[in-house]
Amino acid sequence: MRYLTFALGKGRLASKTLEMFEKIGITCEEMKDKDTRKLIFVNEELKLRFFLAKGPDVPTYVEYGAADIGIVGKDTILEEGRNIYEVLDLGFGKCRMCVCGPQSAEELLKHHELIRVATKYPKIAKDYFYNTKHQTVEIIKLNGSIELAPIVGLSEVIVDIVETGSTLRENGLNVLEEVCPLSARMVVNQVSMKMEQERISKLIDNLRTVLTEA
Ligand SMILES: Nc1ncnc2c1ncn2[C@@H]1O[C@H](COP(=O)(O)OP(=O)(O)OP(=O)(O)O)[C@@H](O)[C@H]1O
Ligand SMILES: O=P(O)(O)OC[C@H]1O[C@H](OP(=O)(O)OP(=O)(O)O)[C@H](O)[C@@H]1O
Repeated sequence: MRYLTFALGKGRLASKTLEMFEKIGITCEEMKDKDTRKLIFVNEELKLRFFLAKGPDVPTYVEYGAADIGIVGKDTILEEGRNIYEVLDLGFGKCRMCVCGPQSAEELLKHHELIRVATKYPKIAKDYFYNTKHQTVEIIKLNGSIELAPIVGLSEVIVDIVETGSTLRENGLNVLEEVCPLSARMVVNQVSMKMEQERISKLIDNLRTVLTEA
């Protein structure tokens, strides 16, 4: 039997992902060691391999077949636009992609003004403003601390993830529009889905069962 390889996003989703796999009897003790610099972990018994990658790289590994399966946020799937199958909503890592800004920016949005939009997600922002809202905007790509942009006058609004809302609150910003709800998803390589159909379907079924129990 060949190894099935999983690409897991580092960061926020990692521990929940491991917890979920544990519930269906897939464990990888080595991976829980926070101090390790090791990148790839093997479960010999089940013929599984796991590696941790930067979130936005997960769909890339899966599209090219370097990983059969990936666990990643819906935001990353939308932004990367890779040829992969999204097979399961895992129900954790829930948050929302939103247009945010000071309350004063609400008018600018309403009147379709030519505003500047700062974001770590230029594709999602462009798709929302151009295809959903039919509003021409200038998109400015940033890499983090997006909430700074309207405060220092780089942009009128931002498109960013809102979870608890505390980052917005502490910076005097509001949700002005919701783009879409987000959560962690399981993605599968298109060839693997056919070649390893039996193992992958079983895995999806087992995950579905624990998700409905939760
Ligand atoms: N409050 C949140 N902020 C950001 N992402 C969140 C939040 N809550 C859940 N998520 C989900 O968790 C995924 C991973 O988030 P994480 O912060 O680890 O990655 P990132 O923001 O891309 O990484 P980095 O902070 O290293 O740039 C996101 O893609 C998103 O789907
Ligand atoms: O609604 P909240 O619970 O406050 O969470 C949302 C915040 O968390 C994320 O930032 P992150 O911590 O990843 O930092 P970054 O802005 O540097 O990417 C996101 O970009 C928001 O800023």
